[in-house]
Amino acid sequence: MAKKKKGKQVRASFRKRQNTRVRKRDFTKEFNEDADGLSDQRTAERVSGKGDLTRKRTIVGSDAETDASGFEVELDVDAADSLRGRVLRVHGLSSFVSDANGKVWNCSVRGVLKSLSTDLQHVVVAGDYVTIRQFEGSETDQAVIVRVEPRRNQISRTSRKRQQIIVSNVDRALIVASAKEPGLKPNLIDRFLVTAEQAGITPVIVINKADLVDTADLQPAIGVWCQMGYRVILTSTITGQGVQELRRVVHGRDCVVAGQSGVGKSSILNAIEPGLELRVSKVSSENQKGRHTTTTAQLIPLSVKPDESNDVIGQDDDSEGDEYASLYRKGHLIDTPGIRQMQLWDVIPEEVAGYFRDIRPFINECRFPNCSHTHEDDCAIKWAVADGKIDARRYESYCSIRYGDEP
Ligand SMILES: Nc1nc2c(ncn2[C@@H]2O[C@H](COP(=O)(O)OP(=O)(O)OP(=O)(O)O)[C@@H](O)[C@H]2O)c(=O)[nH]1
Ligand SMILES: [Zn+2]
Repeated sequence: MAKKKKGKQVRASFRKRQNTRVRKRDFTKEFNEDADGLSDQRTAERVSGKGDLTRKRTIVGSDAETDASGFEVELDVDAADSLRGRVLRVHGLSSFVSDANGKVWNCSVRGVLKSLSTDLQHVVVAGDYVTIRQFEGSETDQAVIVRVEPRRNQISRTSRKRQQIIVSNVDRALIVASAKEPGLKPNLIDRFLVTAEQAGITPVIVINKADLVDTADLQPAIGVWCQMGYRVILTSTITGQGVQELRRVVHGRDCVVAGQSGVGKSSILNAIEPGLELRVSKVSSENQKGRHTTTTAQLIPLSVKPDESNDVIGQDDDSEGDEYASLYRKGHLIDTPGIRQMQLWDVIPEEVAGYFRDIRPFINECRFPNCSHTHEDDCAIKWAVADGKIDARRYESYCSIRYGDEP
């Protein structure tokens, strides 16, 4: 941490990502009309017009060396007053928010934000990027969330007719299966793929226990997924196969891990980073207590950097989330029982076909706009299956998900 002289006035450049994005919705107006001076402070910050990459502002703080998080100035929190952070977990009325330096703040939610919550049960959820402000004269880790940034994506479910968001801003879903013991269930993987597609989260298929089979036997199923652009990684926590690639996939990103019992999720977490599984199971057991149990998710920071010299795969072409990853470089693992099973995620039957990458291109050619692609004549999907353009096994998965069969 850089040396700090208190109370000096400095001119500071602010990078674009620290600018306050203005939301073009009614609640911006409501927010600005907030009477306690917060809005004044926010407007006063916007001195050099919209869209500038940097802007200057006089603040009370101290010059500091640019650190990994990219901050050029260390702010005196009581003076400059607000910080950007990431919600690690929400428990009752408290949200635990990590700032860019890794300090965790115990935050309440500003009243005006709560009043915005119309159809959501929680205004703030784990994974949210927020702006926080320290409470005057309170304990040093107490703060208030004054702003929640728009969410890139979210995992939600419907509970008592209200949408309940479990976690937001997730980069990847690791869909873990095993080649044997239990044997590969491609239809279950398809189901997980649909939920990930629905949530707008990039899925990565991990087939573990590769040491137990001749992997040539898995190629037909794997080939179909690869053709659709899904990444498939064969792993073994015994031989270490694929582990380095997996580290690369999770590094700097926020990942959920899903998969049925016994496929080796815990073993994989430990292979990625020794001790990680322990931290996850501690959180899970804490989640068993108290009444907020089923929906609480927690972001668990990853700490190990992959050893790139041993890496066998090419550059990762997927740059989404990098703006955020630069602030929280090592990424997080996100765990909750609801995510592990992925059964609670919302998918509407009529939308299922749209989440099948291989089926989607044919949908508009069906005779009936509301075609279910099952019993109808003149169904383009059924023709495509007959012509071998859609894999028959994938179509089976579609039918079972469409009709809500148990996996
Ligand atoms: N042969 C082989 N066995 C493995 C591998 N990975 C895990 N196992 C074994 O598979 C069993 C289940 O592993 P876990 O890591 O507990 O599986 P899990 O998915 O976390 O299971 P749940 O906690 O029930 O969800 C254990 O006996 C592991 O030793 C692997 O790559 N190869
Ligand atoms: Zn059809």
